[in-house]
Amino acid sequence: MSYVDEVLEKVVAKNPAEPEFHQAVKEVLESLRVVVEANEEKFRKDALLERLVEPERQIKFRVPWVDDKGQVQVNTGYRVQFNSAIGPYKGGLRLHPSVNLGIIKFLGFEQIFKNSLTGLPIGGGKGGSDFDPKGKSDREVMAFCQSFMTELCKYIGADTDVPAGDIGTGAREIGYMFGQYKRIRGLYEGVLTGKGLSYGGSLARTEATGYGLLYFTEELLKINGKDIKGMTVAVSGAGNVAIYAIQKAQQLGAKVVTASDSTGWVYDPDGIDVAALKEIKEVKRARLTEYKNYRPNSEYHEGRGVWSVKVDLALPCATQNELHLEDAKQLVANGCLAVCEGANMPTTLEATQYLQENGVIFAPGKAANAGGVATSALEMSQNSERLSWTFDEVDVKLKNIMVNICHNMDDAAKRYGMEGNYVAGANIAGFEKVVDAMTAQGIV
Ligand SMILES: NC(=O)C1=CN([C@@H]2O[C@H](COP(=O)(O)OP(=O)(O)OC[C@H]3O[C@@H](n4cnc5c(N)ncnc54)[C@H](OP(=O)(O)O)[C@@H]3O)[C@@H](O)[C@H]2O)C=CC1
Ligand SMILES: O=C(O)CCC(=O)C(=O)O
Repeated sequence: MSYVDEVLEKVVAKNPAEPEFHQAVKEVLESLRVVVEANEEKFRKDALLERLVEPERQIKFRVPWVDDKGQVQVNTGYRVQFNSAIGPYKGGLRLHPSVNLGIIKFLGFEQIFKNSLTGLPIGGGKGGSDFDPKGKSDREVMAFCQSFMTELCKYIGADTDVPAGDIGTGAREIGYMFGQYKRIRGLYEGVLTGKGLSYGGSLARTEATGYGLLYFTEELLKINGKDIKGMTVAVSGAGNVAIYAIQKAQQLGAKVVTASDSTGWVYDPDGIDVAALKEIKEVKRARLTEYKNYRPNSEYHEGRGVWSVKVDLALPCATQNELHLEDAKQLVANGCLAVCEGANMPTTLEATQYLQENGVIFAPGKAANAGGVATSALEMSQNSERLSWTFDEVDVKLKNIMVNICHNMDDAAKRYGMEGNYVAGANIAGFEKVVDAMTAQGIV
Protein backbone atom coordinates (compact mmCIF):
# COMPACT_ATOMS: atom_id res chain seq x y z
CA MET A 1 0.00 0.00 0.00
CA SER A 2 1.31 3.50 -0.80
CA TYR A 3 2.37 5.71 2.09
CA VAL A 4 -0.45 8.19 1.34
CA ASP A 5 -3.13 5.44 1.40
CA GLU A 6 -1.67 4.03 4.60
CA VAL A 7 -1.89 7.42 6.34
CA LEU A 8 -5.40 8.08 5.00
CA GLU A 9 -6.56 4.77 6.49
CA LYS A 10 -4.93 5.57 9.84
CA VAL A 11 -6.58 9.01 9.98
CA VAL A 12 -10.05 7.51 9.58
CA ALA A 13 -9.37 4.71 12.08
CA LYS A 14 -7.81 7.01 14.66
CA ASN A 15 -10.32 9.86 14.39
CA PRO A 16 -13.72 8.20 14.05
CA ALA A 17 -16.87 10.29 13.54
CA GLU A 18 -14.92 13.29 12.20
CA PRO A 19 -16.05 13.33 8.53
CA GLU A 20 -15.04 16.93 7.83
CA PHE A 21 -11.52 16.25 9.11
CA HIS A 22 -11.27 13.10 6.96
CA GLN A 23 -12.46 15.10 3.94
CA ALA A 24 -9.89 17.87 4.44
CA VAL A 25 -7.02 15.39 4.94
CA LYS A 26 -8.08 13.33 1.92
CA GLU A 27 -8.16 16.38 -0.33
CA VAL A 28 -4.68 17.48 0.74
CA LEU A 29 -2.95 14.08 0.77
CA GLU A 30 -4.44 13.03 -2.58
CA SER A 31 -2.92 16.07 -4.23
CA LEU A 32 0.42 15.59 -2.43
CA ARG A 33 0.77 12.05 -3.79
CA VAL A 34 3.19 13.06 -6.49
CA VAL A 35 5.39 15.02 -4.04
CA VAL A 36 5.29 12.27 -1.43
CA GLU A 37 6.11 9.54 -3.97
CA ALA A 38 9.27 11.41 -4.95
CA ASN A 39 10.45 11.32 -1.28
CA GLU A 40 8.56 8.26 -0.03
CA GLU A 41 11.39 6.53 1.81
CA LYS A 42 12.48 9.58 3.80
CA PHE A 43 8.95 10.79 4.55
CA ARG A 44 7.92 7.34 5.75
CA LYS A 45 11.01 6.95 7.96
CA ASP A 46 10.40 10.40 9.48
CA ALA A 47 6.64 9.70 9.81
CA LEU A 48 6.26 13.07 8.14
CA LEU A 49 2.61 12.62 7.15
CA GLU A 50 1.57 11.10 10.49
CA ARG A 51 3.04 14.15 12.21
CA LEU A 52 1.34 16.49 9.74
CA VAL A 53 -2.14 15.07 10.43
CA GLU A 54 -1.73 14.89 14.22
CA PRO A 55 -2.36 18.24 16.01
CA GLU A 56 0.49 19.37 18.23
CA ARG A 57 -2.10 20.00 20.94
CA GLN A 58 -5.89 20.01 21.30
CA ILE A 59 -7.60 21.74 24.19
CA LYS A 60 -11.23 21.09 25.13
CA PHE A 61 -12.86 22.89 28.02
CA ARG A 62 -16.07 23.69 29.88
CA VAL A 63 -17.61 27.15 29.35
CA PRO A 64 -20.25 27.91 32.00
CA TRP A 65 -22.14 31.23 31.86
CA VAL A 66 -25.34 32.72 33.21
CA ASP A 67 -28.17 33.72 30.83
CA ASP A 68 -30.55 36.68 31.28
CA LYS A 69 -33.02 34.55 33.25
CA GLY A 70 -30.35 33.62 35.80
CA GLN A 71 -30.06 30.09 34.39
CA VAL A 72 -26.56 28.59 34.13
CA GLN A 73 -25.70 27.41 30.61
CA VAL A 74 -22.78 25.14 29.72
CA ASN A 75 -20.98 25.09 26.37
CA THR A 76 -17.86 23.29 25.16
CA GLY A 77 -14.80 25.28 24.08
CA TYR A 78 -12.01 24.09 21.76
CA ARG A 79 -8.61 25.24 20.57
CA VAL A 80 -6.65 22.99 18.26
CA GLN A 81 -3.00 24.07 17.95
CA PHE A 82 -2.22 22.11 14.82
CA ASN A 83 1.20 23.05 13.50
CA SER A 84 3.72 25.68 14.58
CA ALA A 85 6.54 24.81 12.15
CA ILE A 86 6.51 28.21 10.44
CA GLY A 87 5.15 30.49 13.17
CA PRO A 88 2.80 30.92 16.15
CA TYR A 89 -0.57 29.15 15.76
CA LYS A 90 -2.99 31.43 13.91
CA GLY A 91 -6.63 30.93 13.02
CA GLY A 92 -10.14 31.99 13.94
CA LEU A 93 -12.69 31.05 16.58
CA ARG A 94 -16.02 29.69 15.33
CA LEU A 95 -19.14 30.17 17.45
CA HIS A 96 -21.94 28.03 16.01
CA PRO A 97 -24.13 25.24 17.44
CA SER A 98 -22.68 22.77 14.88
CA VAL A 99 -19.12 23.12 16.26
CA ASN A 100 -17.42 19.90 17.39
CA LEU A 101 -13.83 18.67 17.58
CA GLY A 102 -13.84 17.24 14.02
CA ILE A 103 -14.94 20.57 12.52
CA ILE A 104 -12.29 22.50 14.45
CA LYS A 105 -9.66 19.97 13.35
CA PHE A 106 -10.60 20.27 9.67
CA LEU A 107 -10.41 24.05 9.92
CA GLY A 108 -7.08 23.93 11.80
CA PHE A 109 -5.63 21.51 9.24
CA GLU A 110 -6.65 23.74 6.31
CA GLN A 111 -5.16 26.70 8.13
CA ILE A 112 -1.65 25.16 8.09
CA PHE A 113 -1.45 25.29 4.29
CA LYS A 114 -3.38 28.52 3.92
CA ASN A 115 -1.11 30.35 6.33
CA SER A 116 1.95 28.96 4.58
CA LEU A 117 0.62 30.21 1.23
CA THR A 118 0.47 33.79 2.55
CA GLY A 119 4.28 33.78 2.78
CA LEU A 120 4.00 35.17 6.33
CA PRO A 121 5.32 33.50 9.51
CA ILE A 122 2.13 31.98 10.92
CA GLY A 123 1.36 28.37 11.90
CA GLY A 124 -2.03 26.67 11.82
CA GLY A 125 -4.69 26.61 14.55
CA LYS A 126 -8.43 27.01 15.03
CA GLY A 127 -10.91 27.08 17.89
CA GLY A 128 -14.45 27.84 18.87
CA SER A 129 -17.48 26.61 20.72
CA ASP A 130 -20.96 25.20 20.19
CA PHE A 131 -22.33 28.47 21.62
CA ASP A 132 -24.86 30.21 19.35
CA PRO A 133 -24.65 34.03 19.52
CA LYS A 134 -27.89 34.32 17.50
CA GLY A 135 -30.78 35.64 19.56
CA LYS A 136 -28.60 36.32 22.61
CA SER A 137 -28.44 39.71 24.32
CA ASP A 138 -25.15 41.61 24.37
CA ARG A 139 -24.85 40.80 28.07
CA GLU A 140 -25.22 37.08 27.42
CA VAL A 141 -22.64 37.20 24.62
CA MET A 142 -20.27 39.04 26.98
CA ALA A 143 -20.82 36.49 29.74
CA PHE A 144 -20.03 33.65 27.35
CA CYS A 145 -16.95 35.39 25.89
CA GLN A 146 -15.54 36.19 29.32
CA SER A 147 -15.96 32.61 30.50
CA PHE A 148 -14.50 31.24 27.25
CA MET A 149 -11.44 33.49 27.53
CA THR A 150 -10.97 32.76 31.25
CA GLU A 151 -9.91 29.25 30.21
CA LEU A 152 -8.45 29.95 26.75
CA CYS A 153 -6.09 32.66 28.05
CA LYS A 154 -3.89 29.98 29.64
CA TYR A 155 -2.89 28.68 26.23
CA ILE A 156 -2.57 31.73 23.95
CA GLY A 157 -0.34 34.81 23.63
CA ALA A 158 1.03 37.24 21.04
CA ASP A 159 4.01 34.93 20.30
CA THR A 160 2.37 31.54 20.88
CA ASP A 161 -1.18 31.45 19.52
CA VAL A 162 -3.23 34.34 18.12
CA PRO A 163 -6.96 33.61 17.54
CA ALA A 164 -9.32 35.79 15.46
CA GLY A 165 -12.90 35.81 14.14
CA ASP A 166 -14.75 33.20 12.09
CA ILE A 167 -18.45 32.28 11.77
CA GLY A 168 -20.31 33.89 14.67
CA THR A 169 -17.25 35.73 15.99
CA GLY A 170 -17.12 39.35 14.88
CA ALA A 171 -15.95 42.67 16.32
CA ARG A 172 -18.27 42.45 19.34
CA GLU A 173 -17.04 39.03 20.46
CA ILE A 174 -13.35 39.85 19.83
CA GLY A 175 -13.75 42.99 21.96
CA TYR A 176 -15.19 41.10 24.94
CA MET A 177 -12.51 38.41 24.65
CA PHE A 178 -9.67 40.94 24.41
CA GLY A 179 -10.94 42.76 27.51
CA GLN A 180 -11.02 39.55 29.52
CA TYR A 181 -7.55 38.43 28.34
CA LYS A 182 -6.05 41.78 29.37
CA ARG A 183 -7.82 41.66 32.72
CA ILE A 184 -6.57 38.18 33.61
CA ARG A 185 -3.10 38.17 32.06
CA GLY A 186 -2.34 41.87 32.62
CA LEU A 187 -0.87 42.10 29.13
CA TYR A 188 -1.80 44.66 26.47
CA GLU A 189 -0.59 42.69 23.48
CA GLY A 190 -1.69 41.52 20.05
CA VAL A 191 -3.15 38.27 21.32
CA LEU A 192 -6.20 38.48 19.05
CA THR A 193 -6.68 39.94 15.58
CA GLY A 194 -9.77 41.52 14.12
CA LYS A 195 -9.67 43.97 17.04
CA GLY A 196 -11.47 47.33 16.96
CA LEU A 197 -9.50 50.26 15.56
CA SER A 198 -9.45 52.02 18.95
CA TYR A 199 -7.52 49.20 20.63
CA GLY A 200 -4.98 47.84 18.17
CA GLY A 201 -7.00 46.62 15.19
CA SER A 202 -5.85 47.01 11.62
CA LEU A 203 -7.58 49.05 8.96
CA ALA A 204 -8.86 46.78 6.17
CA ARG A 205 -9.02 43.62 8.33
CA THR A 206 -12.84 43.74 8.25
CA GLU A 207 -12.82 43.88 4.45
CA ALA A 208 -9.76 41.65 3.94
CA THR A 209 -11.18 38.18 3.30
CA GLY A 210 -13.80 39.36 0.82
CA TYR A 211 -11.54 41.90 -0.89
CA GLY A 212 -8.69 39.37 -0.97
CA LEU A 213 -10.97 36.79 -2.59
CA LEU A 214 -11.73 39.23 -5.39
CA TYR A 215 -8.09 40.33 -5.91
CA PHE A 216 -7.23 36.65 -6.19
CA THR A 217 -10.17 35.85 -8.51
CA GLU A 218 -9.43 38.81 -10.78
CA GLU A 219 -5.83 37.59 -11.17
CA LEU A 220 -6.81 33.96 -11.72
CA LEU A 221 -9.28 34.93 -14.41
CA LYS A 222 -6.58 37.08 -16.02
CA ILE A 223 -4.16 34.11 -16.06
CA ASN A 224 -6.92 32.20 -17.87
CA GLY A 225 -7.50 34.99 -20.40
CA LYS A 226 -10.75 36.25 -18.88
CA ASP A 227 -11.91 39.55 -17.39
CA ILE A 228 -14.11 39.81 -14.30
CA LYS A 229 -15.57 43.09 -15.58
CA GLY A 230 -19.09 42.52 -16.86
CA MET A 231 -19.47 39.07 -15.29
CA THR A 232 -22.62 38.00 -13.45
CA VAL A 233 -21.80 36.49 -10.07
CA ALA A 234 -23.53 34.29 -7.48
CA VAL A 235 -22.40 34.71 -3.87
CA SER A 236 -23.63 32.59 -0.96
CA GLY A 237 -23.59 33.83 2.64
CA ALA A 238 -24.38 37.26 4.01
CA GLY A 239 -21.69 37.55 6.66
CA ASN A 240 -18.27 39.14 6.84
CA VAL A 241 -16.74 37.34 3.87
CA ALA A 242 -19.80 37.57 1.61
CA ILE A 243 -20.52 41.27 2.22
CA TYR A 244 -17.03 42.47 1.33
CA ALA A 245 -16.71 40.01 -1.56
CA ILE A 246 -19.89 41.48 -3.05
CA GLN A 247 -18.66 45.03 -2.49
CA LYS A 248 -15.29 44.45 -4.19
CA ALA A 249 -16.81 42.42 -7.05
CA GLN A 250 -19.08 45.36 -7.82
CA GLN A 251 -16.15 47.80 -7.61
CA LEU A 252 -14.37 45.63 -10.19
CA GLY A 253 -17.31 45.91 -12.58
CA ALA A 254 -19.12 42.61 -11.96
CA LYS A 255 -22.80 42.24 -11.05
CA VAL A 256 -23.56 40.09 -7.98
CA VAL A 257 -27.15 38.86 -8.07
CA THR A 258 -27.45 36.60 -4.99
CA ALA A 259 -26.77 36.39 -1.24
CA SER A 260 -27.97 33.84 1.33
CA ASP A 261 -28.18 33.09 5.03
CA SER A 262 -28.93 29.98 7.04
CA THR A 263 -32.66 30.14 6.26
CA GLY A 264 -32.98 31.44 2.70
CA TRP A 265 -31.56 33.40 -0.22
CA VAL A 266 -32.21 36.48 -2.28
CA TYR A 267 -32.03 37.10 -6.03
CA ASP A 268 -31.64 40.72 -7.03
CA PRO A 269 -31.55 41.13 -10.82
CA ASP A 270 -30.26 44.69 -10.48
CA GLY A 271 -27.29 43.68 -8.32
CA ILE A 272 -27.16 43.21 -4.55
CA ASP A 273 -27.44 46.44 -2.55
CA VAL A 274 -24.44 46.20 -0.18
CA ALA A 275 -25.61 49.06 2.04
CA ALA A 276 -28.93 47.26 2.61
CA LEU A 277 -27.16 43.97 3.30
CA LYS A 278 -24.87 45.63 5.85
CA GLU A 279 -27.79 47.30 7.57
CA ILE A 280 -29.72 43.99 7.81
CA LYS A 281 -26.81 41.77 8.86
CA GLU A 282 -24.26 43.99 10.63
CA VAL A 283 -26.57 46.49 12.36
CA LYS A 284 -29.94 44.75 12.88
CA ARG A 285 -28.56 41.16 12.98
CA ALA A 286 -31.78 40.21 11.16
CA ARG A 287 -32.87 37.67 8.50
CA LEU A 288 -32.58 38.15 4.75
CA THR A 289 -36.38 38.20 4.50
CA GLU A 290 -35.94 41.93 5.24
CA TYR A 291 -34.03 42.53 2.01
CA LYS A 292 -37.26 42.91 0.01
CA ASN A 293 -38.17 45.96 2.12
CA TYR A 294 -35.10 47.70 0.69
CA ARG A 295 -35.30 46.25 -2.85
CA PRO A 296 -38.89 45.58 -4.00
CA ASN A 297 -37.61 44.19 -7.33
CA SER A 298 -35.78 41.33 -5.60
CA GLU A 299 -37.01 37.81 -4.79
CA TYR A 300 -36.66 35.95 -1.47
CA HIS A 301 -36.66 32.13 -1.41
CA GLU A 302 -36.64 29.82 1.61
CA GLY A 303 -33.91 27.15 1.76
CA ARG A 304 -30.93 26.71 -0.58
CA GLY A 305 -30.76 27.79 -4.21
CA VAL A 306 -28.10 30.33 -5.14
CA TRP A 307 -26.31 27.82 -7.40
CA SER A 308 -29.39 27.41 -9.60
CA VAL A 309 -29.00 30.95 -10.97
CA LYS A 310 -27.27 31.39 -14.35
CA VAL A 311 -23.92 33.09 -13.63
CA ASP A 312 -20.37 33.33 -14.99
CA LEU A 313 -18.71 33.15 -11.59
CA ALA A 314 -19.69 31.46 -8.30
CA LEU A 315 -18.24 32.50 -4.94
CA PRO A 316 -19.35 30.26 -2.04
CA CYS A 317 -18.84 32.37 1.10
CA ALA A 318 -21.03 30.74 3.80
CA THR A 319 -19.83 27.45 5.25
CA GLN A 320 -18.40 23.97 4.57
CA ASN A 321 -20.06 21.55 2.14
CA GLU A 322 -22.65 24.04 0.88
CA LEU A 323 -21.99 23.35 -2.83
CA HIS A 324 -22.97 19.76 -3.69
CA LEU A 325 -22.63 17.61 -6.80
CA GLU A 326 -26.14 18.58 -8.03
CA ASP A 327 -25.22 22.26 -7.61
CA ALA A 328 -22.00 21.72 -9.59
CA LYS A 329 -24.00 20.07 -12.38
CA GLN A 330 -26.38 23.00 -12.47
CA LEU A 331 -23.53 25.55 -12.56
CA VAL A 332 -21.88 23.69 -15.45
CA ALA A 333 -25.16 23.39 -17.34
CA ASN A 334 -25.62 27.15 -16.94
CA GLY A 335 -22.18 27.89 -18.41
CA CYS A 336 -20.41 28.96 -15.21
CA LEU A 337 -16.72 29.67 -15.93
CA ALA A 338 -15.18 29.72 -12.46
CA VAL A 339 -15.76 28.84 -8.80
CA CYS A 340 -13.53 30.50 -6.20
CA GLU A 341 -14.07 29.55 -2.56
CA GLY A 342 -14.48 32.34 -0.01
CA ALA A 343 -15.55 29.95 2.74
CA ASN A 344 -13.49 27.04 4.07
CA MET A 345 -14.15 23.80 2.13
CA PRO A 346 -17.61 24.89 0.86
CA THR A 347 -17.45 22.50 -2.10
CA THR A 348 -17.78 18.74 -1.56
CA LEU A 349 -15.07 16.50 -3.02
CA GLU A 350 -17.52 15.11 -5.62
CA ALA A 351 -18.60 18.60 -6.68
CA THR A 352 -14.98 19.76 -6.94
CA GLN A 353 -14.10 16.84 -9.16
CA TYR A 354 -17.12 17.43 -11.39
CA LEU A 355 -16.29 21.11 -11.82
CA GLN A 356 -12.65 20.36 -12.64
CA GLU A 357 -13.57 17.61 -15.11
CA ASN A 358 -15.98 19.94 -16.87
CA GLY A 359 -13.50 22.73 -17.46
CA VAL A 360 -14.59 25.09 -14.70
CA ILE A 361 -11.70 27.09 -13.19
CA PHE A 362 -11.75 26.00 -9.54
CA ALA A 363 -9.79 27.71 -6.74
CA PRO A 364 -9.77 26.21 -3.23
CA GLY A 365 -10.48 28.31 -0.14
CA LYS A 366 -7.07 27.82 1.37
CA ALA A 367 -5.67 29.96 -1.46
CA ALA A 368 -8.64 32.15 -2.37
CA ASN A 369 -9.70 33.21 1.14
CA ALA A 370 -6.20 33.62 2.61
CA GLY A 371 -6.53 37.41 2.58
CA GLY A 372 -8.21 37.43 5.99
CA VAL A 373 -5.49 35.63 7.85
CA ALA A 374 -2.80 37.44 5.84
CA THR A 375 -4.20 40.77 7.03
CA SER A 376 -4.38 39.38 10.55
CA ALA A 377 -0.64 38.75 10.27
CA LEU A 378 -0.25 42.37 9.14
CA GLU A 379 -2.23 43.38 12.25
CA MET A 380 0.27 41.38 14.34
CA SER A 381 3.16 43.23 12.67
CA GLN A 382 1.55 46.61 13.42
CA ASN A 383 0.94 45.58 17.05
CA SER A 384 4.58 44.49 17.43
CA GLU A 385 5.94 47.79 16.13
CA ARG A 386 3.19 49.77 17.91
CA LEU A 387 2.22 51.55 14.71
CA SER A 388 -0.91 51.71 12.56
CA TRP A 389 -0.71 51.66 8.80
CA THR A 390 -3.21 53.48 6.55
CA PHE A 391 -6.04 51.63 4.80
CA ASP A 392 -4.25 51.97 1.47
CA GLU A 393 -0.95 50.63 2.85
CA VAL A 394 -2.68 47.50 4.16
CA ASP A 395 -4.85 47.12 1.04
CA VAL A 396 -1.84 47.32 -1.30
CA LYS A 397 -0.01 44.67 0.75
CA LEU A 398 -3.14 42.47 0.75
CA LYS A 399 -3.46 42.72 -3.02
CA ASN A 400 0.22 41.82 -3.54
CA ILE A 401 -0.12 38.82 -1.24
CA MET A 402 -3.21 37.54 -3.10
CA VAL A 403 -1.60 38.00 -6.52
CA ASN A 404 1.50 36.12 -5.29
CA ILE A 405 -0.58 33.27 -3.88
CA CYS A 406 -2.34 32.98 -7.22
CA HIS A 407 0.92 32.71 -9.17
CA ASN A 408 2.61 30.39 -6.66
CA MET A 409 -0.40 28.06 -6.83
CA ASP A 410 -0.41 28.16 -10.64
CA ASP A 411 3.37 27.56 -10.82
CA ALA A 412 3.29 24.64 -8.36
CA ALA A 413 0.60 22.89 -10.43
CA LYS A 414 2.67 23.40 -13.59
CA ARG A 415 5.89 22.17 -11.94
CA TYR A 416 4.23 18.86 -11.18
CA GLY A 417 2.59 18.50 -14.61
CA MET A 418 -0.93 19.37 -13.37
CA GLU A 419 -1.49 22.72 -15.10
CA GLY A 420 -4.83 24.23 -14.18
CA ASN A 421 -5.37 21.92 -11.18
CA TYR A 422 -5.38 24.65 -8.55
CA VAL A 423 -6.35 22.31 -5.72
CA ALA A 424 -3.10 20.43 -6.27
CA GLY A 425 -1.17 23.66 -6.84
CA ALA A 426 -2.35 25.25 -3.59
CA ASN A 427 -1.78 22.13 -1.52
CA ILE A 428 1.71 21.56 -2.93
CA ALA A 429 2.80 25.20 -2.63
CA GLY A 430 1.52 25.36 0.97
CA PHE A 431 3.05 22.01 1.90
CA GLU A 432 6.55 22.72 0.55
CA LYS A 433 7.37 25.44 3.08
CA VAL A 434 5.85 23.55 6.02
CA VAL A 435 7.69 20.33 5.24
CA ASP A 436 10.95 22.19 4.83
CA ALA A 437 10.55 23.83 8.26
CA MET A 438 9.42 20.58 9.91
CA THR A 439 12.42 18.72 8.49
CA ALA A 440 14.85 21.44 9.58
CA GLN A 441 13.47 21.41 13.14
CA GLY A 442 14.00 17.68 13.71
CA ILE A 443 11.56 15.12 15.07
CA VAL A 444 9.15 17.27 17.09
N1 LIG B 1 -14.02 35.94 8.63
C1 LIG B 1 -12.87 35.65 8.04
O1 LIG B 1 -11.93 36.44 8.04
C2 LIG B 1 -12.70 34.35 7.32
C3 LIG B 1 -13.73 33.45 7.18
N2 LIG B 1 -13.55 32.34 6.42
C4 LIG B 1 -14.63 31.39 6.21
O2 LIG B 1 -15.68 32.03 5.48
C5 LIG B 1 -16.96 31.48 5.82
C6 LIG B 1 -17.90 32.57 6.31
O3 LIG B 1 -17.32 33.20 7.45
P1 LIG B 1 -17.78 34.65 7.96
O4 LIG B 1 -18.34 35.42 6.83
O5 LIG B 1 -16.66 35.18 8.73
O6 LIG B 1 -18.93 34.26 8.97
P2 LIG B 1 -20.23 35.10 9.39
O7 LIG B 1 -20.70 34.50 10.64
O8 LIG B 1 -19.95 36.54 9.31
O9 LIG B 1 -21.24 34.76 8.20
C7 LIG B 1 -21.55 33.44 7.86
C8 LIG B 1 -22.67 33.45 6.84
O10 LIG B 1 -22.92 32.13 6.41
C9 LIG B 1 -24.24 31.71 6.83
N3 LIG B 1 -24.12 30.36 7.42
C10 LIG B 1 -23.39 29.98 8.47
N4 LIG B 1 -23.56 28.69 8.75
C11 LIG B 1 -24.44 28.25 7.85
C12 LIG B 1 -25.03 27.00 7.61
N5 LIG B 1 -24.75 25.92 8.37
N6 LIG B 1 -25.87 26.91 6.57
C13 LIG B 1 -26.16 27.99 5.78
N7 LIG B 1 -25.63 29.20 5.98
C14 LIG B 1 -24.78 29.33 6.99
C15 LIG B 1 -24.66 32.69 7.90
O11 LIG B 1 -26.06 32.80 7.94
P3 LIG B 1 -26.80 33.58 9.14
O12 LIG B 1 -26.72 35.03 8.78
O13 LIG B 1 -28.17 33.04 9.13
O14 LIG B 1 -26.04 33.26 10.37
C16 LIG B 1 -23.97 33.96 7.42
O15 LIG B 1 -24.70 34.58 6.40
C17 LIG B 1 -16.65 30.37 6.84
O16 LIG B 1 -16.42 29.16 6.14
C18 LIG B 1 -15.33 30.83 7.45
O17 LIG B 1 -14.60 29.77 8.02
C19 LIG B 1 -12.38 32.10 5.76
C20 LIG B 1 -11.35 32.94 5.88
C21 LIG B 1 -11.38 34.09 6.74
O1 LIG C 1 -7.56 35.96 10.75
C1 LIG C 1 -7.31 34.89 11.24
O2 LIG C 1 -6.43 34.67 12.04
C2 LIG C 1 -8.10 33.66 10.88
C3 LIG C 1 -9.01 33.75 9.72
C4 LIG C 1 -9.63 32.40 9.58
O3 LIG C 1 -10.18 31.88 10.52
C5 LIG C 1 -9.50 31.68 8.34
O4 LIG C 1 -8.61 31.97 7.55
O5 LIG C 1 -10.28 30.72 8.12
